[in-house]
Amino acid sequence: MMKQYKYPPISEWKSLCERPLQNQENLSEQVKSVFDEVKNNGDKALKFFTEKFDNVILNDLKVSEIEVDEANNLVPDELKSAIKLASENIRKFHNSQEEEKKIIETTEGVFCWRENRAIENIGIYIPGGTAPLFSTVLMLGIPATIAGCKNITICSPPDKNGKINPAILFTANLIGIKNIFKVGGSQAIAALTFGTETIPKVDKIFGPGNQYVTAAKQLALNYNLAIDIPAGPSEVLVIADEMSIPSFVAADLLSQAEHGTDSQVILLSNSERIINEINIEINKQLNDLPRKEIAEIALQNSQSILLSSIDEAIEFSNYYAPEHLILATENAEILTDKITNAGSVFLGNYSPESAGDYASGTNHTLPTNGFSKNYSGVSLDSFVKKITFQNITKTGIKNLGKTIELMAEAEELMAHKNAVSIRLKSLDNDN
Ligand SMILES: NC(=O)c1ccc[n+]([C@@H]2O[C@H](COP(=O)([O-])OP(=O)(O)OC[C@H]3O[C@@H](n4cnc5c(N)ncnc54)[C@H](O)[C@@H]3O)[C@@H](O)[C@H]2O)c1
Ligand SMILES: N[C@H](CO)Cc1c[nH]c[nH+]1
Ligand SMILES: [Zn+2]
Repeated sequence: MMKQYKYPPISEWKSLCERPLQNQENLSEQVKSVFDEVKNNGDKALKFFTEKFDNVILNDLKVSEIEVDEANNLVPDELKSAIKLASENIRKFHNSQEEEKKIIETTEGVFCWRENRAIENIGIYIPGGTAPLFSTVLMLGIPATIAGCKNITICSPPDKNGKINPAILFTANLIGIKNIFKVGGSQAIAALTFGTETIPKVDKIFGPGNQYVTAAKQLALNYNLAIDIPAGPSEVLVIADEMSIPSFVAADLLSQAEHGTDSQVILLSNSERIINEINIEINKQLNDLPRKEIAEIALQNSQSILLSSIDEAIEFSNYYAPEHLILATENAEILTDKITNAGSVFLGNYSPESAGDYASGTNHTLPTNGFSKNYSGVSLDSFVKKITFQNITKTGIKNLGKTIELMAEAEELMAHKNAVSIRLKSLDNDN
């Protein structure tokens, strides 16, 4: 059951917002030793850790074309149609993020603009330990292909038969991603960081994952790699009022609790009646869940909090900075302006988080553990660099030259100043 709190003073909010993460020191040490092993022993280390952590003995790390073809026949047609529809919505929403080139004349004769260039080599980590998340292949593969990333490598843990879930392979094939490896956890991230005999080194790593994966991604930063975001264990915060539908709210909370024992769900409300009804509904629905044990442990790490008003609930939510925020309230639309920290927001009684997880079009790879205070969720921009360009005409350097000279001199950088003066003098000589 969720821990219950009533009107906690702000002084207690910090402890209420702590995530149920493992002792990070142990995690970092373990991940660092995996990195060292993979860096020094490549594929051999990958096979060792796959046997150690996944109890699987692998001969080939790379998924073969035969396995992809087999997967195509194993995925039911109805699921293929669902994946295709979801891919259309995700493609539509991410295509809408394409930026038009805008040339700005900042001073007469001074023209500035930006152009996108795809990140060439990217790695996509697809979680697979407790649930084969083929939806994440859509969320990362589609914007990567729209952006024009040349080399896309997928890593995902093998199941107990040494296979990758057929839906993951079908979805990757649908998007045109061929480079797929049966490696998971921190060892996969290490392989993408250093490269091995079979897995290519990449420039940026994307994808959610458990605490080992998330700690590994953050370690990869020390090796000049970029990562998308610290997308760790899933979390959802629901704000409910008298207009909420308890069975819907309970279903949404359980949808994220079932991700993992380290997931966290938070219920905020100004109505004790609603909180009680939602808790009753949680108990009812929990019994029917195949992943009941996982959800129960996640619920023990979670809390429902009675607050004095919806405004106070929004204040608490902004402080917690959830990965997902559901506004299950009357007139949710008028509350959006007050939301300052959240990965993705769902409005009203008919916007379940599952819609964003699978098929509405928004990206489900989102910042967790409070990182929605300073990170956005993955978008088309995550897969490009934005390069600025400028083209200054003779008129432009004449108009801006004196300004630059004065500033360079004031910073005592006389070579900077001279790089302008030399041009101005040549223009004077031309006249
Ligand atoms: N934030 C997001 O956008 C987002 C999206 C989807 C899923 N998620 C989260 O991703 C996570 C998926 O976790 P998962 O475990 O199912 O799959 P995973 O693929 O992230 O991790 C499984 C791998 O972890 C490694 N591992 C397992 N136990 C280990 C240990 N004791 N030491 C070292 N390595 C170990 C194994 O190699 C295994 O293959 C969940 O927590 C879910 O909430 C987050
Ligand atoms: N809710 C997850 C993000 O935390 C994404 C997901 C994928 N599949 C199901 N859910
Ligand atoms: Zn989910």
